[in-house]
Amino acid sequence: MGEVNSVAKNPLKVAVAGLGTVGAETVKVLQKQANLMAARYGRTIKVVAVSARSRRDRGFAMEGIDWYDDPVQMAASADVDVVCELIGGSDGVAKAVVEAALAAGRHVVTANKALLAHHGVALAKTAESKGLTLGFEAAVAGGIPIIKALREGLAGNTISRVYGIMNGTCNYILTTMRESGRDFADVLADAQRLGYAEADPSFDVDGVDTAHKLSLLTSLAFGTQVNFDSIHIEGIRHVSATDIAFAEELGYRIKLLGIARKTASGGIEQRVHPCMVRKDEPVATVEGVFNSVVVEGDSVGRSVSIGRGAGAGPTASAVVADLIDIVASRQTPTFGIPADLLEPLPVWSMDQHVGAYYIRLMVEDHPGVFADIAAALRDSNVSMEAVIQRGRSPDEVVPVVLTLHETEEVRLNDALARISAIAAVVEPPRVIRIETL
Ligand SMILES: NC(=O)c1ccc[n+]([C@@H]2O[C@H](COP(=O)([O-])OP(=O)(O)OC[C@H]3O[C@@H](n4cnc5c(N)ncnc54)[C@H](O)[C@@H]3O)[C@@H](O)[C@H]2O)c1
Ligand SMILES: N[C@@H](CCO)C(=O)O
Ligand code: NA
Repeated sequence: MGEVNSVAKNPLKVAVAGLGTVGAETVKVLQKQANLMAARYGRTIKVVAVSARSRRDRGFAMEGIDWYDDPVQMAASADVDVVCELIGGSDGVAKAVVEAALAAGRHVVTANKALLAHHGVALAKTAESKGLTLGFEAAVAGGIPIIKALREGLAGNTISRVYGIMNGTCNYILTTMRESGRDFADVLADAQRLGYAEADPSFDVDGVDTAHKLSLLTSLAFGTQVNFDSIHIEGIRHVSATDIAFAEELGYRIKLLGIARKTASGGIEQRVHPCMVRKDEPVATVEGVFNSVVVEGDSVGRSVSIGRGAGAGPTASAVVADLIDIVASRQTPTFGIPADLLEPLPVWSMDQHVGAYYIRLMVEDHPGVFADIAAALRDSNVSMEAVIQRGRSPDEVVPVVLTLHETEEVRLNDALARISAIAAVVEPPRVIRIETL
């Protein structure tokens, strides 16, 4: 222990901005693991400054830790090596904290995917120009070390596709709705209570959080500049218990996936939307708050990672991993290659997407309606794979489910416009893409 005590005199000094779910747990993990760090890396990692909105007991010892009311002032002036930004938000105080820390020559570790999705390349350029680390393992898929995997472990591959379940809140909601039949709003409240949801949970359920994360994985996988604005985004608000039950019957699970893929023409398709995936696919079996990221590379083939994607422990685990890279003097460019060398992303529009589809219609059940639907598909040159119709009583509104063979999305949209115009179709069609993985 003598050696541990001597290295403890020269700790890596850390400031933590934000002491919510992630920030408070990060301090606790660092305090708990101090001896382990010293033994493994020859130095401890010590939190010496913190800042949050309110000054209250958060379950860790404040001895030796300075309190700052203003996190930006802390980032600029505290005597630290690293600033952890665990506040959140794509602009405002979080961005000011990161900029102040880099300007003052401190490494930065952040869990903030929103900030990096919008300003990641500029911040990476600043950090790299000063020889500083900008670590963000906690920002994508929580405790799964997917940033390190793409940046280092899989770096020898040409990657063709990266996809996965990247929002714990949505996966928790979809799983719980299927297993218990409970309401969307009720299950979302659970996810908020468990510390999974974003400050604004619409970011989770509307697919924005998944898109923030996907934009970062795309950059790492394909060597392109982060391009959040070109992502096609749909969330899970419209996924109903009826659709979940039909998916089950058809042999699928519904998952909110983020998918980035290099197309044959050299574009990069980036999309986030609910998908029906066959029940025997690895991602279909990933339930609750767990995330899964699948990377397809030319040498490695398919590599599947699974782990908890949100919550205090898993996220703090990832923040600490970035701090360990700093204490161990392991430094790689933020997005795998120097930020100055990242290519602009060749954008690919969703109209060009080709895939299979599930369509659920609510129709008045009287003679001739189905013939009208079939005619609409024929006129749009779209080919039907299967149909399920329920209910028998005349003029009752019943669900009709169609699955379509692979077709271009423009043709699907044409067919949907024709179907919506049929008087007996009483609700807008619900569409879920069937994803072949
Ligand atoms: N909760 C998760 O599971 C999770 C997982 C991965 C990433 N993240 C990301 O981690 C970050 C933090 O998330 P969280 O869940 O811990 O949030 P949180 O709301 O629990 O905590 C935010 C903290 O920031 C502090 N804060 C807010 N504004 C401040 C200001 N102006 N000055 C000083 N402090 C301020 C708050 O007091 C609070 O302590 C976000 O970027 C989030 O996207 C969260
Ligand atoms: N709100 C996010 C936190 C993890 O980034 C989620 O539910 O996955
Ligand atoms: Na991660």
